[in-house]
Amino acid sequence: MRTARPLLPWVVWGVAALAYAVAIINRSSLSALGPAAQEHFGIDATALSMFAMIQLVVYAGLQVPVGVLLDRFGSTNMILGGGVLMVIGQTVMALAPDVSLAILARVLVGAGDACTFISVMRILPEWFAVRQLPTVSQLTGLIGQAGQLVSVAPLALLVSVAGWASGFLGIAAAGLLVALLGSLVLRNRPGDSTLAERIIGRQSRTSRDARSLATPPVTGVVEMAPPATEMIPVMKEPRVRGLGFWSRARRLLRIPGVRLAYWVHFTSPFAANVFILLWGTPFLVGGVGLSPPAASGLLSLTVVSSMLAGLLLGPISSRFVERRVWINVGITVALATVWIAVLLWPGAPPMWLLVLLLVVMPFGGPASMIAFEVARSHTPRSFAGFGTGLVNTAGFTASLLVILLIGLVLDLQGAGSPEDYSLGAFKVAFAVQVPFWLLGLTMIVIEARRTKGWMQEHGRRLR
Ligand SMILES: N[C@@H](Cc1c[nH]cn1)C(=O)NCC(=O)O
Repeated sequence: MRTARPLLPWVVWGVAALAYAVAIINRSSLSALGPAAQEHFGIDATALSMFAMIQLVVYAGLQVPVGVLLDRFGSTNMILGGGVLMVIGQTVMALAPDVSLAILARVLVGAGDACTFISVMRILPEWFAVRQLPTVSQLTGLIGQAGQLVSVAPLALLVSVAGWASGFLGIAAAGLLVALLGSLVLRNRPGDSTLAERIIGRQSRTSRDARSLATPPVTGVVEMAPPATEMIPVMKEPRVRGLGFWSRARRLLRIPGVRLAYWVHFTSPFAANVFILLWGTPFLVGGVGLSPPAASGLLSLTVVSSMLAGLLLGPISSRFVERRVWINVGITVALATVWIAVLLWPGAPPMWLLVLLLVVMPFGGPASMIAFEVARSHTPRSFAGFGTGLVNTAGFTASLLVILLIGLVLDLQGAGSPEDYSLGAFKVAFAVQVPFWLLGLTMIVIEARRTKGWMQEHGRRLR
């Protein structure tokens, strides 16, 4: 008799989410170590900010290629491959004698990181029911945010106590451990083998009996044991043959729902990314005039707020599937409105307005997860990795452009270095976000209308 294992989907998800948290730890491992990195490699602030930029460019640039590989090799291989790249990257970072090798290390970490998130998103629909997916996706994002907490204070402490090499070798060791765990637990879908099982050439009973939570439970029915699986020819999902990269991209982009997902991901998360990744502390300290501890206290609000948003938005977007895009739009309009109030406030914004900004702005990250739900509803299954990668490029491209433009506008005003920072210059610089919100919101309205028409024409209903 076959036994359903209702826990297995949660175990697979737990390990996949842990792999994503490790990717975030790797991604943000330099964020609290700026001064230590400058001292270790003897570099200035511009060279230090290059580390963050290179890693982001590699991450964003690899999303589509990784998506294509994901459709071909599956989530397990991509998550484990990404994990191994990050382990190598952090080992190189630990032992690098000079800055050029450290840059190579950041490229490897960015590449490994790029493989992780979309592969985790791709594995979820194989194990969970459609109704559960928004909540499980948001919980995944939330666990990733928790990874960010680990990489800030504890890593800085480890490096200050044990030294640079031990700190980074420690991250590499943690990554290796999670990769080993992943090779024992991760399966692309129910019935698939783990990497460890593929290596030894034997499938365990747990893998054979695995069920997705989307499969209705079998009650009161005794099932016959399945015939030996080695005797059954493996049925593969038909692949779309003869389609090269550009034809696939064209086919995908012809679907208005995929374009809608792209713009949803483009519009909501960049404000928080820009603030947390680079410009938040300079604005609060050099522009508003807060002390560094007050600024870091305010910045830590963003993590709490983002986690709270993840908890709220999962069930809400699952309950209101037809309205999920408008939930995202509402959040973007709210955070853009608070930002515009800060920019238009005469002089320094009051503390209550800054707190409001740092509570509302991080909702954009979890709100952008709605884009992956929209993409899943509209992307053909054999393009799922490609579609997820393409959509994930959007928010990161917007974030990169806004980071660069803010720096450029500060420079143009002669306020490009800490001694020249001023509130007025920052207000002008942060105003570059406004055209990005306007573009994104306009495209969402246009593509939402086209998607509605397309669905009526094709007789489709949202899932
Ligand atoms: N929008 C983020 C995820 C997120 C969830 N909660 C806050 N942020 C996203 O798209 N992430 C991709 C990644 O690789 O982290």
